[in-house]
Amino acid sequence: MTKQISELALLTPSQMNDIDREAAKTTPVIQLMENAGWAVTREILKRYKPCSVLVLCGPGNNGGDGYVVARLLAKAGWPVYVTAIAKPKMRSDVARVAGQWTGTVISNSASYIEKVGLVIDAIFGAGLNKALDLEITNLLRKAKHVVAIDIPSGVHGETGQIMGYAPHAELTVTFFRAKPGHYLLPGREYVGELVVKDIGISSNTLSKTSTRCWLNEPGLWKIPTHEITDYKYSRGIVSIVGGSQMTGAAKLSAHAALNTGAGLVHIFALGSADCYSASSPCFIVDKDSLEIALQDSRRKIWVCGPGLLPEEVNEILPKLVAAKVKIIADAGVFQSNQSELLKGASIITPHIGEFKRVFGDIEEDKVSAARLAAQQTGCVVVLKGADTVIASPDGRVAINQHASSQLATAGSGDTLTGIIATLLASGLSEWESACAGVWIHGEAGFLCEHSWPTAEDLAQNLGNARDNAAR
Ligand SMILES: NC(=O)C1=CN([C@@H]2O[C@H](COP(=O)(O)OP(=O)(O)OC[C@H]3O[C@@H](n4cnc5c(N)ncnc54)[C@H](O)[C@@H]3O)[C@@H](O)[C@H]2O)[C@H](O)CC1
Ligand SMILES: [K+]
Repeated sequence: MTKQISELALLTPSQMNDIDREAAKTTPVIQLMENAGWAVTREILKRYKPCSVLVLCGPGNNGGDGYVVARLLAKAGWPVYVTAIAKPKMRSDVARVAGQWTGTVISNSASYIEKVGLVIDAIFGAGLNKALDLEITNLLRKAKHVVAIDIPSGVHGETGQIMGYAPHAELTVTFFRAKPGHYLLPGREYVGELVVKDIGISSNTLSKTSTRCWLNEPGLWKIPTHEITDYKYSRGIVSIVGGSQMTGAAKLSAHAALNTGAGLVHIFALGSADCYSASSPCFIVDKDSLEIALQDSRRKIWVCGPGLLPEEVNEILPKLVAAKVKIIADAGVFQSNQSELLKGASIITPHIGEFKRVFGDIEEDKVSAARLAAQQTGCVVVLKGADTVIASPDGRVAINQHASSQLATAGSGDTLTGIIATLLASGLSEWESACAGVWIHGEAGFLCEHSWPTAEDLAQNLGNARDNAAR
């Protein structure tokens, strides 16, 4: 079922801190901690048979949640041991819940951790501020089955980076909203199954922090569905610049556009038009000059880059920019240190290698890098990968997890360009087109019957994928 946009919000640890502080005005922190512990315990009881459990508790509120879980599992009859990785501050809320633990405390759990059925990682959550030390790392390395509270200790909640070490959890239970680090790589690989639980914090508190990041799922866009009054021009026209030598890319983009529901697809061929005309009776291959094509005010959406040589891009892209059409730029447009060339485009879709070629190394994390590139170029940036990040010049970011490695096939990027162009031509904004396009691309992969689809196979599923994105 389509979610509300507010449910898709991803909160950085510092935003979550703001929310916690706001929530604490009406619900005491100790109660939130109890609720968090209950939520984790319920998820454990649903999935695991009774077994021996070791709860590793850190010094902060994440540790506090751990003490609650220990108490509740013990109450349910499970053999539970607790190790305090660091002592909570005196008279703190954590110290109070720690004081309610009357079961076994093991000061050195190195010999137990391998033997217990389940390890609860309540060492650090949102408060992680440096790399895990060697002692904690060596201990966690021995854990076999881990359930993480909020986030596996060592995964940075904002960036998904691993701070020294992190355990591979089977289950992570987080609270209120997920965090970017749950979905960004490499963090995503450590989270296991992710469950987001309500712990009594009202959604209204979201207004106390400016949400700038969302999970890329239906709810983030509104895609036009079939209307009885549709005609080809109302569905949108996509124009694609076809290379003179590498002709496959433009054809794949064009097929993807048609299959996603474009009303009309033109190919403006830089070399011989014949190979494009021969590839599909549905394409309109331009006979006239680019200037004449650009005079047609209905042709506002252009794809430039797939299959183009640098000299072809240098000739065509400035003319498209000057004509003030909306440009989806990919592949050939990404030239060494040439970010200036991209100004005037609407959406750019680089993979990591192309991104680094244009913008240099990613100094921080993918989200910050994509945001910066979006501000620098004025384009919506689709930084492609297993955790594609979509960034708008106004600071909005979406993180996509709806994709599989099935998409890692030649021509898959050209397909994405055609999808995004079609959505833009249908009237969606640049931001919505990029977000929905990335999701539809992933969905087309999931809908493929065989596990090793070609870009042409992906195209076959785009109509259904679009319908699923509109639900
Ligand atoms: N609404 C909610 O989501 C609620 C979340 N809760 C839980 O509280 C934690 C966040 O608690 P906080 O006390 O802010 O941080 P931590 O427990 O993660 O730890 C902070 C503590 O640890 C020190 N520290 C950080 N990194 C390291 C390190 N690598 N080595 C050594 N020490 C480190 C830091 O200096 C602090 O002293 C959240 O994750 C939830 O699990 C609450 O239950 C309330 C509701
Ligand atoms: K944790």
